[in-house]
Amino acid sequence: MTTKISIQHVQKTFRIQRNLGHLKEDLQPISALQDINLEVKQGEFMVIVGPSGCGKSTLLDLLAGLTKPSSGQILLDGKAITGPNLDRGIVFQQYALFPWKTTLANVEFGLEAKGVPRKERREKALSFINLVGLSGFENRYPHEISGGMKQRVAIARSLAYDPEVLLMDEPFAALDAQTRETLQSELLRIWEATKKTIIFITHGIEEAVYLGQRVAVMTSRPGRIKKVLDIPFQARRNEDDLRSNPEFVKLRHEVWELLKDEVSKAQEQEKAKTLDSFDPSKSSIKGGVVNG
Ligand SMILES: Nc1ncnc2c1ncn2[C@@H]1O[C@H](COP(=O)(O)OP(=O)(O)OP(=O)(O)O)[C@@H](O)[C@H]1O
Repeated sequence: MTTKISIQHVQKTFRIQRNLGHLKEDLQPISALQDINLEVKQGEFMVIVGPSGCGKSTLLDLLAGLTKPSSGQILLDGKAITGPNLDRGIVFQQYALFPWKTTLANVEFGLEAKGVPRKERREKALSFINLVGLSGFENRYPHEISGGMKQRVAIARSLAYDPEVLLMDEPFAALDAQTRETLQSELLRIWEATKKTIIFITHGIEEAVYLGQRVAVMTSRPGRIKKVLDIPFQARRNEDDLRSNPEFVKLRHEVWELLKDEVSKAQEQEKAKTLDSFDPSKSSIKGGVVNG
């Protein structure tokens, strides 16, 4: 299978500055990502899992082209990613819908930006609304639909302009457990129907094993890829109760074994950060972040 995305020796360091009136002092830079290497195949469902603060969103921002690596590069179809583009659709944890637009208008938005003629735009939008199971809700505004439905709209909107890759940053984290499970299986159905390459970020182990064909486990900060596991379930959706399948339980345990030390380290880092914020010599750090 062809490589769709190639992440090569990617590092990301954030330079931090402290404001001292008219002077700025450089503080210890934060190394968020260190030597990330990962190949994602065309049509693959790749999940990246890691503890809080390990750099998952930083990596997704780089894939989206919203920021640039401090060193290394990311290739999409062999070409370096240099900025955001409609070849990548993004679904964030927060719904990011236009509150003043209906479901239909939200989904049509990307198509408008792409210059798709009105009639075709409507037909496409309606077919994606149907694909995500929202037929009948075309004229509802975001405040009139549930959180799960909003995420369905966000997915339809991202898919409508036919991106090469769908980037998903903890898209179901804000949903209740039942809605999350429903949307996970819906997402697998949508993935099978559209054959998109998906990179899905989460800190949920079960979610990772349920969704991913492969799961890349990250270390605590600075984030590195600790191991990439194959998840060998062919037809996940046909399995009645995949989560109780002994093989599933074994894989979930394997991911947990890889993650547990990283989670403890991440918690220690969090504690140190909190203590720092009470240290008067460090507490006047304000904004002033410079990307490195
Ligand atoms: N713009 C920035 N300036 C300085 N530090 C940053 C910046 N963005 C992220 N960081 C730091 O880089 C590290 C990685 O952050 P990131 O948000 O990518 O982690 P994450 O794995 O997505 O975390 P979470 O699961 O909690 O969302 C963190 O220590 C964070 O504080």
